[in-house]
Amino acid sequence: DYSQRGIIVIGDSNVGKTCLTYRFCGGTFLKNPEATIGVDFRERTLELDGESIKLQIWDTAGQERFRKSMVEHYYRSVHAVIFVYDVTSLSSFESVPEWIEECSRHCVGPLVPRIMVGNKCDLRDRREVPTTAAQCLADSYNFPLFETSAKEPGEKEHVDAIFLTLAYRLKSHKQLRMNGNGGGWG
Ligand SMILES: Nc1nc2c(ncn2[C@@H]2O[C@H](COP(=O)(O)OP(=O)(O)OP(=O)(O)O)[C@@H](O)[C@H]2O)c(=O)[nH]1
Repeated sequence: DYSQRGIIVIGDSNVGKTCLTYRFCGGTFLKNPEATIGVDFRERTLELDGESIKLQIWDTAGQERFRKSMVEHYYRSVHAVIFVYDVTSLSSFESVPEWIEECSRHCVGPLVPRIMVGNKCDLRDRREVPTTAAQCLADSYNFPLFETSAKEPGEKEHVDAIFLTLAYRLKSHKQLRMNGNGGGWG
């Protein structure tokens, strides 16, 4: 069923996965998020060229003790992955390769679209991760990179655009598959 697509959102605790997905699905900035336990579900239906696609977003716990085996189940049926880090936390950026590794360990196929998102860009004077370093890492994996803020109201359209990009990618995937091809990024 191509009208429903599952997107898993992963990354260290506190990078803003809940706030980003809430911004996209709920339209506002969630003021006091609690640490996610296991997986939280959000969804939003988009119209792409007159066709609707329901994005089911799986916001996962960043804290190891809250992940347990719950997250593993979702890796099996995922259609796209969003790796989130916090631009004010170098350690969250340095964890990205580990999250990518975890994805591979759970057999997420190479053709599943993946993107990298640096969040909290509104905290300009606390930035620890330069765009150039992030772009370099993203390029090495051939993932698109986006930098944004779940908090800044002016970034709302940009957050939408990030998910929209992924939705279009999933749609083109569908067309490629129907034509009998694979279809990764590029
Ligand atoms: N300044 C700023 N703060 C943010 C932004 N996004 C999230 N936060 C704050 O960062 C903290 C963590 O946000 P969450 O969305 O709960 O982070 P998470 O990645 O879901 O954390 P886990 O559930 O533990 O994995 C909260 O205090 C948010 O208010 C942002 O874009 N800018």
